[in-house]
Amino acid sequence: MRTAYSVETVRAAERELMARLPDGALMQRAAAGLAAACADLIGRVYGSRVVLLVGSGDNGGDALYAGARLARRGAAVAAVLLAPERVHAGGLAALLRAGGRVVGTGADAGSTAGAAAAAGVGAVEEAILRADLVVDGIVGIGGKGGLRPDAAQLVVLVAESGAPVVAVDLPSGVDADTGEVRGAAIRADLTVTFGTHKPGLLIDPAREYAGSVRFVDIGLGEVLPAEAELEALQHVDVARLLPVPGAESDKYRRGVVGIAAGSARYPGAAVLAVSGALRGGAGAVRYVGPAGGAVVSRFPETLVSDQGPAKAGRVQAWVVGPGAGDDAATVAEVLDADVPVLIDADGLRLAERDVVRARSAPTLMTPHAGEAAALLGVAREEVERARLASVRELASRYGATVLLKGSTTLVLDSAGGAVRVNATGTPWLATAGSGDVLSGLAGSLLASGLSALDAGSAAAYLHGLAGRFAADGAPAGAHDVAEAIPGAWRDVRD
Ligand SMILES: NC(=O)C1=CN([C@@H]2O[C@H](COP(=O)(O)OP(=O)(O)OC[C@H]3O[C@@H](n4cnc5c(N)ncnc54)[C@H](O)[C@@H]3O)[C@@H](O)[C@H]2O)[C@@H](O)CC1
Ligand SMILES: Nc1ncnc2c1ncn2[C@@H]1O[C@H](COP(=O)(O)OP(=O)(O)O)[C@@H](O)[C@H]1O
Ligand SMILES: [K+]
Repeated sequence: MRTAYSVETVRAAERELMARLPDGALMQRAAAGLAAACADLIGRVYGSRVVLLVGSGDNGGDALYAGARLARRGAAVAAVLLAPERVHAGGLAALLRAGGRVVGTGADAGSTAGAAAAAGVGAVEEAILRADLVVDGIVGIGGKGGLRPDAAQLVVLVAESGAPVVAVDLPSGVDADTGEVRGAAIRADLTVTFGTHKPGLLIDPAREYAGSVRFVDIGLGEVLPAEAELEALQHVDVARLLPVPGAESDKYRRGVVGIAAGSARYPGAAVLAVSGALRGGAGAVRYVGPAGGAVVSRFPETLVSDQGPAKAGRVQAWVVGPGAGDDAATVAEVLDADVPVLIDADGLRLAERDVVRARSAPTLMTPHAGEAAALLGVAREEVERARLASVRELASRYGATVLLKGSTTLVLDSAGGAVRVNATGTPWLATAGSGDVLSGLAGSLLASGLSALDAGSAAAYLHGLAGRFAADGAPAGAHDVAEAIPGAWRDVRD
């Protein structure tokens, strides 16, 4: 399991650890890891031109000490100081001792203040445009709000230069706790993060700014609390969750999943939800709705009923909503069942909030950003900008487990706890019907006995992986994703 901790938690852990260690030890660990990562990225350190963007906090200190290490290995290192009067003094001294220099600030004694400033800006621009590597030490976990104008200007220059960028701890300008980005932010090729991942490194839009992320262990693990703010499952975690039939299993014991989906207008949604459900571990799939003909002709193993959900026969979990159109009665009937229910697509619009809240069996809601926005009464962009806040708000309003889909998929249990973030997806999954496959798959895992949180996060994991396998660099349809699920399942179990 990969975990991420909030700034507040990291600060507390750092205080505890620092109290046991000599002064500056943590920063030296961070700087050593950072310098090594920079060296790996540029390949040849000797003779390379490295520019450090140095803010007034410890993030700048990390950059300066790492710069000193690179300078000792023969790099030409220039530091741009955003606030020379508040720069990390020890870091700056180390850089200067190692042969590094400062560009841009306090330039050219003797000239007028205006000319000096102009000369400074010119020198900074030139250094950044000619750099082989830019190290972003503007702000780390101490960043507050959007970047200030002088820092934002540097962001523009760095983007123009096209030089590879290594961000120290976090790309400056992104919110460490939420993954939100307000205004200008550094786009890094690599982010070297210390002690633990921060939520922002795993959640879009910030995740995209981070590039690849390299973790440097500074010993924080031993003082971090057991429960993280965010967790990302890995193969081993998902393998432990997946149901495996035993000698005594039969189709009923493995669980029966009911799919109440599709309409005359959208029969395909029913077929796709069933295609996911058949690959999700339940022993049988029951279909209820007007698309029975289409479902059986594609998947003859489906148990089809033309009665409503209440009369369809026993199931261990329901999926309701994909392609359901305006059939509110079916949604209400499913919500009345005393088994776990997954609500997706049209079902999210049709489900009464008070009814969902009052359910005693688990409920898993699986909106995409547009559906989440409609439920919350905000614009879609607002959800995409603030995914973590959105998933929390939805779970609390509905008293349900919520899986928020999109470029970052987040799952939060109705009872709270760590938010699960799925890292396996691919933008190729943004294809019509792929959400229907996911809801069938998650419903099937629910029926086989997983909790709503585990079913949702294991399904997102397998679905993301299946999307990768199906697409493999070329467009794939939702049915291809469903067909790739068994391969993803095997990959996880192996
Ligand atoms: N505390 C520790 O034990 C360790 C901290 N480390 C580094 O220290 C960083 C945190 O250092 P700090 O707490 O000094 O904070 P930062 O260096 O992240 O930022 C604080 C400084 O940035 C300025 N600032 C804040 N918001 C800004 C904005 N929007 N635009 C421009 N400037 C802004 C503030 O004036 C403040 O001086 C970590 O991210 C990490 O890089 C590492 O050295 C590892 C050890
Ligand atoms: N940019 C993206 N990167 C990764 N996964 C994505 C992206 N966009 C969408 N997805 C995934 O694709 C699926 C789309 O589901 P959904 O929006 O419900 O589609 P539909 O309604 O057509 O079935 C979800 O699992 C979602 O997480
Ligand atoms: K930074």
